[in-house]
Amino acid sequence: MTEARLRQPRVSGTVRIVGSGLLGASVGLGLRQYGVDVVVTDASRTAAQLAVEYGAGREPEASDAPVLIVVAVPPDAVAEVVAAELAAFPDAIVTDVASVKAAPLAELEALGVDLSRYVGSHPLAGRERGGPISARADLFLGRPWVVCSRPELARAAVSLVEGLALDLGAIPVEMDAVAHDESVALVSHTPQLVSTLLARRLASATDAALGLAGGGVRDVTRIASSDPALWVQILSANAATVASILRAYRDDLDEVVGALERIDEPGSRRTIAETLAGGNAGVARLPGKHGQDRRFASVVVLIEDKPGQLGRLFAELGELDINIEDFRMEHSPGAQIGIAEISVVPEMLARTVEDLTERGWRIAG
Ligand SMILES: NC(=O)C1=CN([C@@H]2O[C@H](COP(=O)(O)OP(=O)(O)OC[C@H]3O[C@@H](n4cnc5c(N)ncnc54)[C@H](O)[C@@H]3O)[C@@H](O)[C@H]2O)C=CC1
Ligand SMILES: O=C(O)C(=O)Cc1ccc(O)cc1
Repeated sequence: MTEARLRQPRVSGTVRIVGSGLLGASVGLGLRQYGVDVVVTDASRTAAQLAVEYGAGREPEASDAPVLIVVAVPPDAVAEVVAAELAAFPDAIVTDVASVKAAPLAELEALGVDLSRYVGSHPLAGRERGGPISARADLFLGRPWVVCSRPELARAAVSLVEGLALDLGAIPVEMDAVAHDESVALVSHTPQLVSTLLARRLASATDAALGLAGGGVRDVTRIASSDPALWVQILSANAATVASILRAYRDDLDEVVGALERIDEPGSRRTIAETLAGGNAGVARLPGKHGQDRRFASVVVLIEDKPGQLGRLFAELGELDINIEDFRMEHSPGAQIGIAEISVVPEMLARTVEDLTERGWRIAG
């Protein structure tokens, strides 16, 4: 896949972004790479100005007629902003990127708004730090982007939002709002709280103990740096589902604590062993790096789902004298992008990323 081929965006016309923080400015930066006309706005003048100055888009003009509006404000504000945008731009499709989908939809329904031009969505891509300063054009590369279909929605409206996801290198996944919220409760919202709860134990640790911290504790506490103001909104909007997963987690925890407290009683060691094996089974089911051979480093390359692309990638790696130690290919139904995960020896990782990027391949972060 060459850069030139990537220069044809699926979304054409003006895209208006409301909320130019991390997500909004990242969408803007990604679309600007294709030359799409992007307008950025924000309730904070500074955030909007920064987004413009970082190249995420331009300031709005009275004559703007956007085809697509991306609402990237905190979850509590989504329904109100979507309703206002639908009313202000009667020809535009409006999407939002909030981390919860059922609550904003229910709020919009309660407002009595005509929702035939509203398609909720959620890119599973983010960072611990918000704001336009943290935005990145490549934030969405290779990541799933849930697009919430509803039976009454026109196919063209859903396709436009899927086109946005594809333009930004993401993989659209259609799901309804309830299935989305249940899924992210398990893979995003509960992990956030578990990471947070563990990191809280570190707050009162001695410097000597913290000085011994290695990769393990860093892996499980990375997302504990997330913004509390945003996360309290996300967790409130998905509270019941997250609570039910945490109850099951608490049951497991009680069992392990009981076994540790009575470690010399018969069965205690078995309980701990079975808990650890259950964890092995769970993590092995995660797609991506977890199931891979840890002797190798992996590079995720996005390839157009067209004949010959994979052959060209392999040939170019050969020309670059880079040996493929292992290989895995992932497809998402309906997406026109394939994800090739190539394993190389760790010493070759930096050169592989650099050389492939130089030749125009897109590498997911
Ligand atoms: N941070 C993350 O990793 C991810 C966040 N999301 C979702 O994206 C949305 C935005 O999150 P971030 O970009 O991280 O937050 P952010 O704090 O970086 O940006 C939000 C922006 O919205 C603006 N804003 C607030 N109320 C507004 C209103 N009524 N009208 C116009 N602008 C308004 C704020 O001034 C701010 O600049 C949230 O709904 C969040 O759930 C989705 C995926 C990942
Ligand atoms: O950094 C990570 O691993 C994340 O999972 C970031 C993230 C945060 C919130 C979302 O709604 C989606 C993704």
